[in-house]
Amino acid sequence: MTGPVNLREVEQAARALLDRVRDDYFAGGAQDEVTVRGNESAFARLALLPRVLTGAGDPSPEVTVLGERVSMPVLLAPTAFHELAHPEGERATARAAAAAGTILISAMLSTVAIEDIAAEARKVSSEHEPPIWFQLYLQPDLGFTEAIVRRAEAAGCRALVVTADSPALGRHERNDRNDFHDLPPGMNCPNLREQAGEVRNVVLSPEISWRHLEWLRETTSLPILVKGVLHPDDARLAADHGADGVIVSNHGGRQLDTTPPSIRLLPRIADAVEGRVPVLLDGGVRRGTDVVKALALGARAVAIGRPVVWGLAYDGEAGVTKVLDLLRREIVNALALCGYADPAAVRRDLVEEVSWR
Ligand SMILES: Cc1cc2nc3c(=O)[nH]c(=O)nc-3n(C[C@H](O)[C@H](O)[C@H](O)COP(=O)(O)O)c2cc1C
Ligand SMILES: CC(C)CC(=O)C(=O)O
Repeated sequence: MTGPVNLREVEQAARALLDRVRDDYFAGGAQDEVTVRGNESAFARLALLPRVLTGAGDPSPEVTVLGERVSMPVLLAPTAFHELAHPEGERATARAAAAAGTILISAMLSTVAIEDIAAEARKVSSEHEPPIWFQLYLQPDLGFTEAIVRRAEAAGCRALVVTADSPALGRHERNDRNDFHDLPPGMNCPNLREQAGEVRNVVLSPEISWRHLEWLRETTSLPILVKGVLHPDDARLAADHGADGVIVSNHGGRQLDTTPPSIRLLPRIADAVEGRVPVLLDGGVRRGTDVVKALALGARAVAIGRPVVWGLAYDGEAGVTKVLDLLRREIVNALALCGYADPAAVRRDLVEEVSWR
């Protein structure tokens, strides 16, 4: 194998290519970036206790998430502004996700319109519709929110992912230092284009509440996932309000700094929802063993954010394909070494918290 052999090497290669301003935007997080670092290092503090002589056979990493059969328990987390990473932007990401047979959670703040992203994904497979979910920041203007939802539905998106951890924008001091607050000329967010043609700015509002989720539940028949859940009570509330899934996430440490690593909160949230809805997780997943740990602690699947944009910056579609392929192989290898063939069968006793590092 030539080139990067793991996700951290893709990161290194990509970051060497990106200019300082864009690198800081992608890699950075809120304030002291305690949570950014914690997300990754928390996985290393969890130990694996493999079972031996299970005779499980060859692992197949396929899982079912909200009725969707995917090639592995890894989805592409929504990340904004892919044209900052590569001129093809989300078009390249969509093709790579479709070819890998997994779900792209397409960001509302994509630099390519959702209709064009969906069309690009369809180019990869004529037999089945590649699964795309649409990430939504609920806007205080419900008429505008509804128009975006209708566009996502018409484009063929199969679920909505409501990001709930953003009543305000996290404080990114790297962006302040670089005076980076707007997209460069020629880039915009076409999902926010109004009928009249003007592209609106996103509003991150502290007025958004569970009532808005109830409204969305009545407005669409698509499955709804709530992303950015950290408190077990909120996971319960999401299920009570008709959500079809929750994503345990601290937004990759980009919103409120010093929230715990998401993997540390996963067991409590899995216990709180008691299997009523599937639980997903993102934040700091960089290895197949990280994925297996999340499965053991109650996640149906995980999502990766920065590794996708780094793959894109490294080599466009091929770079994203590389990231997904490397991770898939690592998951197969980790499952085999743990004594499992089926990701859905992984049990909590596979993970042990130890104080050896
Ligand atoms: C550059 C960047 C942009 C992001 N944009 C969004 C977004 O528009 N909407 C959203 O819900 N989450 C967004 N996120 C958060 C990701 O969906 C995800 O929660 C996070 O990246 C997971 O952590 P990881 O990067 O360590 O994998 C973004 C993350 C990054 C790094
Ligand atoms: C502009 C932001 C709202 C996009 C985002 O979610 C992020 O950069 O983490």
